[in-house]
Amino acid sequence: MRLCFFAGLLSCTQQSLAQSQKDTVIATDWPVLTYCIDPDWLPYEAIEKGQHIGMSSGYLQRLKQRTGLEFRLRPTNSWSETLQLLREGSCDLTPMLNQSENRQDFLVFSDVYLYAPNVLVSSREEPFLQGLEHIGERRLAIPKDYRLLEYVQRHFPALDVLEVESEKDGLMAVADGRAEVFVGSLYSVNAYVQQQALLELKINGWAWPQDELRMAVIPKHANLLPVINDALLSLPEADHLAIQQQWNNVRVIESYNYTLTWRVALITLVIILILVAWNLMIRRYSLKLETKSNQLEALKAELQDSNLELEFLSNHDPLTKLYNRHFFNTRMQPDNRNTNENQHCSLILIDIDHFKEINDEYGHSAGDKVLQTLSAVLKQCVREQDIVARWGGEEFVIMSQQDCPEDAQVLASRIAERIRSTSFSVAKAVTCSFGIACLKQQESMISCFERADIALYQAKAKGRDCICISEEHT
Ligand SMILES: Nc1nc2c(ncn2[C@@H]2O[C@H](COP(=O)(O)OP(=O)(O)OP(=O)(O)O)[C@@H](O)[C@H]2O)c(=O)[nH]1
Repeated sequence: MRLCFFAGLLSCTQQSLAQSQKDTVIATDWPVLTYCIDPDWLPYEAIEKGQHIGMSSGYLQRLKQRTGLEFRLRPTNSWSETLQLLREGSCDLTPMLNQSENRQDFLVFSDVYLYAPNVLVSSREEPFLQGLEHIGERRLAIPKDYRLLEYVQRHFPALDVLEVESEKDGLMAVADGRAEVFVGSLYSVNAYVQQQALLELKINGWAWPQDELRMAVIPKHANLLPVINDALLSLPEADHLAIQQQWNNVRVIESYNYTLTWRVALITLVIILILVAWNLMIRRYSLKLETKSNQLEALKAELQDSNLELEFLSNHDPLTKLYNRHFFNTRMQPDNRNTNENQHCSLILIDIDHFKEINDEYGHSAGDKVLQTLSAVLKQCVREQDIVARWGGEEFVIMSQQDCPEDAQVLASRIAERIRSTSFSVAKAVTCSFGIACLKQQESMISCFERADIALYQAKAKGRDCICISEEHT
């Protein structure tokens, strides 16, 4: 959004003010003139820290240089007070004002030396108005004792007018809603709007009449007017420009409405915050999921280990780590055996001799150690494809695929020999009895096992520490 104040140069020279370049006679016997000004009407004139500032100060300075006239400021607090002093004759001159019928009663005026446009000012929401005649019902703020007030009262008596103390007060009235429109000089309006940052206001249109500024003296000094006119009219263009440039700071104000930016920034920020929160939430859930998944993986691994352990325990004897009876029974089932396994299959039953005495003499744990050592011996003696199992107590069984009964007998003899040469944890000699049976064609494993058992029984009967082979083999 832009609030623009456009202005060209002050139109002080709209008329040929400077036709006369003749030198003004400087006299030294002029009286010192007391002058009053509008104390708050920049850039035209104002009082700051007791000093006269603004364009009229520049013109008075040049007037002094060109005429020798001496001026002394009499400070006032308002334009009304200034007019009152002039009316009373307590003040001799005012350097910048419009001529009006009322003022002609107590002042005499110089020629116009400065022209300036007047403008209407309203809030930004008001539509553009093409002059005072289009103000309609709107309340119009005008400074007290301004010529514009006289003009409006005469030409637009129906208008709803709010008299204000100064132009600044008039602008504030529009800003705070006491009035809808203000009329005043473009340059001072611009100065106040910039000074007060009244960016919600806009120049709404031109207002006729424009300011035609003159110097005025009280009637008793009317004789000075020719001198003043000569000096002002002969003022070079460069002097006018210098004064205007010094005080008339008309420029384009660009104001960006940051509301939209803030809203967009706020919405963006909210979206970013939501995304960040969403992201954090997702990350937190993914972390939780990851943790749960890791826990599940660990549980799964534990379960697999447990399953393996269970599987091992279900198939193995915990003391000797050999296959157990259950596993051996399963392997003896016909469904679990192929035809090759049935050829040349032999069963060797092994039973420790007088194991009860070992237990009795050396204790149960010593007996356990004997069982473990014997199991190791059996494992070392068989081939990889043979199956060694603990059948129960101190009894073991080997299922072996080799020529039977020759190779089975060789295996049993080798085991017996190895047992003899093994040192067990007990002082007593450990020996075993062996019963061998070779699987016959069409014979069931159970039947073969029973024959091996009978052979073992025979070995025990023969005095132990020997090998017996079931004779019922082909
Ligand atoms: N230490 C130990 N002893 C066991 C185990 N299982 C069975 N036994 C014992 O093994 C012994 C078997 O004794 P018997 O059946 O009389 O056989 P034996 O003393 O070996 O006599 P023969 O077989 O006739 O030579 C019993 O005393 C059982 O308590 C075991 O796991 N550990």
